[in-house]
Amino acid sequence: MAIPHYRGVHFSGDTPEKPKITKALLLRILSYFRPYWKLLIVMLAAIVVTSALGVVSPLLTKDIIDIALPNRDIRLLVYYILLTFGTLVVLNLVTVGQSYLNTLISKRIIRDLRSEMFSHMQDMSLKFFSNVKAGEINSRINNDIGGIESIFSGTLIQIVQGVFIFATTTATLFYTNWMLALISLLTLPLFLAPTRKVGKTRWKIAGETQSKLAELTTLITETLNVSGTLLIKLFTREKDKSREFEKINEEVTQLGIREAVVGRWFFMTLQTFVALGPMLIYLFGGLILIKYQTVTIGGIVMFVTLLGRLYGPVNTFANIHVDVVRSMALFERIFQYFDLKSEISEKPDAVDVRGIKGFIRFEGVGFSYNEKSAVLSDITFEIVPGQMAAFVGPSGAGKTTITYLVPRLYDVTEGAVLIDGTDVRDMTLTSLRGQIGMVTQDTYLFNASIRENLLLAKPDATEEELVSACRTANIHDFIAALPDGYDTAVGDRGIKLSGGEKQRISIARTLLKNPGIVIFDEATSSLDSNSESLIQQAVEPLLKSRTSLVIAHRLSTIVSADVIFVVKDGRIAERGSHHELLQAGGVYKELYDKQFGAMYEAAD
Ligand SMILES: Nc1ncnc2c1ncn2[C@@H]1O[C@H](COP(=O)(O)OP(=O)(O)OP(=O)(O)O)[C@@H](O)[C@H]1O
Repeated sequence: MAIPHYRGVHFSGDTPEKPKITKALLLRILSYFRPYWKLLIVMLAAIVVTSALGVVSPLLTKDIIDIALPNRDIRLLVYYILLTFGTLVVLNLVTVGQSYLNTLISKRIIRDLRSEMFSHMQDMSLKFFSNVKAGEINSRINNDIGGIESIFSGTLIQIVQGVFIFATTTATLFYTNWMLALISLLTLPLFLAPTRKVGKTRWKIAGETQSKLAELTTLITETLNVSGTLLIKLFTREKDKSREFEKINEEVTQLGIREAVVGRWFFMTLQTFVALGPMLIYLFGGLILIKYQTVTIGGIVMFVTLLGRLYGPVNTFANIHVDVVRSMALFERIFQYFDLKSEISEKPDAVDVRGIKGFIRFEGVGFSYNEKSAVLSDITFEIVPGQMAAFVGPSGAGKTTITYLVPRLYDVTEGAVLIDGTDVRDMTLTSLRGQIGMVTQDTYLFNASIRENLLLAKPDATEEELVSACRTANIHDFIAALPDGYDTAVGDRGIKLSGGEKQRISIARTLLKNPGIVIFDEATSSLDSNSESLIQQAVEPLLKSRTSLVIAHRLSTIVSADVIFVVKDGRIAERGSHHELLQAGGVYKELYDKQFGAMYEAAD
């Protein structure tokens, strides 16, 4: 079976290729507007109104110069001025509404994209998170989705607005004087010439900036947390990390400066042409006026004013080319993530299995994390309901991996894992995982209160249930003695608690969940005997009357197991009870002698 490879996906560090603007991509982007079509129509209407009203004021200026002033008509002059003022007031009011709608729509689309990304990421498998860099996802959600906000709030609206302004303005120009209108339009191609070159350069720099920003985010995420800081402090690597940060930070700054400078030259060129336009109008308009009298002075002034409006959209179109390409690249990066399929997916006809008995069967199971080497091969065993199975074996033998296959954190590459006779791949993920409790060695707690961490297992648990689970897990007295009791914040990853306390909270959490199957990874780190016996007492009721898979390191746990599976090199090397296995004198005996023999000799 081909294993999907996330490393194959282009992540931030990749050199950006210029994206292809395809119809499919555009349609996909536009689909995000669909829920807001009513607001869009209102906004479009507002754009039409503002574009049309925009030409009214220059037209009135023409009449002031050509009619009111030569006729010395003060009433008409005041009338035109009031009309101009009124038009501008309406225009500005509509513009405010338009920009409000614009912000509303774009912010909501960004919200939708972020939520979609978050829930999509939650569907991704452990394999995905094992392969992706810590800051990568952060960067996609913040930098990339944040980066496209401008295309929604600015670029797309500017395109639409530009089209309307261009249409209304050119129509007015041609209506007034076709010859002068033609001259005005002829100056426009001069704009577009430098655009392409600048666009390409800016695109390249923008791509580099985005990937450097992702590097920066990764560095921050990896370094500035409890584990990262601990590592850096212990190895006294603060200066190196600061230097690394400064280097990338400087690169980002340089890129930013380059991008801005490229833009500046570009704008300077545009500004020069903008200044050239009115001069040409005065020159040719003046010539037409002097020679043919087909244009009036007011007409020429109006042309100059309208030309400013015409350059506006052209300027926008010129920049849009750059912005659109940049945004398309961001969209591609976002959609690339949306298109990643989790290899652990539910079949459409998956069954909802409730109240499982807990009969577990591994049937010729093979598994590998990657194509290179198999971690598990030909694993076959059965655990009957209520039985406690201990998995023992050397480090790296594959014990943890076996337990991961039961709740489908990974899928087998060969064979099958069955619960009560049903392949786990045929069950709904909610019903499967809802009935399996896992207490790992390294307990992860969210940076929240103890209560919130416990409620993760059962959000509607009553106070009595919480206390009862914690009493059973031998942690209630400890929690109750804390100044804030159950509302005590545990810190990042539960840093404020000891390893033993965290594991007992994890046991209480699993007790609250009350699953049919329990997976317990006993701590390898040597806890003091008091802490160890507290855990021992806590875990007993959890394992009692449930089917359990225990990765066992302590002799007492191993001895009390109903069945022991000895895992070696990804295979079940031996199986049986403690005494049977000792008598067999194989791998188990060897392990026992090495791990516990010396301990007992020393104790004698
Ligand atoms: N996410 C992963 N990607 C690739 N290889 C992995 C991954 N997790 C574990 N492995 C490899 O799979 C093998 C089995 O690991 P596993 O954690 O199942 O061993 P274990 O018997 O539980 O060891 P220990 O007792 O030390 O925890 C090891 O060689 C390990 O390097």
